Amino acid sequence: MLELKKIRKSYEGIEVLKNINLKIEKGEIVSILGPSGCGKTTLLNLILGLTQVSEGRIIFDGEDITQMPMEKRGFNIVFQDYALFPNLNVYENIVYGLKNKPNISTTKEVQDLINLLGLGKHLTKKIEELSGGQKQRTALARTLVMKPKILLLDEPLSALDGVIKESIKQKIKEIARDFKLTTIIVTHDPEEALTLSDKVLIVNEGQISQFGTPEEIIKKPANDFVSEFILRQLEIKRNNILELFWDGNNRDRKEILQVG
Ligand SMILES: Nc1ncnc2c1ncn2[C@@H]1O[C@H](COP(=O)(O)OP(=O)(O)OP(=O)(O)O)[C@@H](O)[C@H]1O
Repeated sequence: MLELKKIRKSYEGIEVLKNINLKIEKGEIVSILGPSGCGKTTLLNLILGLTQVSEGRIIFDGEDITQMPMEKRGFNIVFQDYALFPNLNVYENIVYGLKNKPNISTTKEVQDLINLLGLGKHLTKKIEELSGGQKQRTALARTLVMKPKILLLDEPLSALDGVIKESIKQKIKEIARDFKLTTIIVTHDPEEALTLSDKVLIVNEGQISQFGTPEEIIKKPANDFVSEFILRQLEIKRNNILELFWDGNNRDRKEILQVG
């Protein structure tokens, strides 16, 4: 279990996270959702260990890891831009981290992940030859071979669309379930958060507005901010879908309806 206790973070005297208390169970998929600048990335970086808290404690499986450096925490992140090595092919990217820690995954485990993520046909390709979805799956494989204790994903679907987005969503769910891997995802898209996660953490101006299951958030929004943020964003999305629908572009229409 990951526990955040009374976490505060300030930059140059300005408090960007204010008294964050949170418990995330092993194997849960949790989305951190909120408007731009509310503190999502800061929270992710604090968990990862890339940034230090100003106050409060972070406890993982009973151990206080607040002061523990990032490399010792054993959490791992897939960045929004995937951060793949352009000079290495897909397979070399996937096994890159194993150079220094060769015993973490066996050859069979690497192969199983490649199969799970459907990358078998692409192993000798250069990164520039891959589609967005293939890059995302390569970045996921590269992270998962290191057997992270927690998987952190920064806007994992924002560069993808339609059917590809849906298939990556399914893969993330499958991985979290099969490996019982706690997965924390930053997103600004309510639809993504509500359809992908077991629980959604809604942050507004550095504070938790609500932490609950998608059903709780839709049926019992804790305050006006939650209901307005969720409804407004879903409404914008719905209007976009309707616009595309009326565009008469059948391909777009089909993809969107499948996703919906
Ligand atoms: N290194 C830093 N130094 C100073 N201020 C920072 C730093 N990093 C973040 N901030 C400030 O902290 C606040 C929260 O930023 P953060 O990146 O966590 O928000 P976010 O919710 O992830 O935003 P977005 O969705 O736009 O990425 C913002 O006001 C930002 O300007």
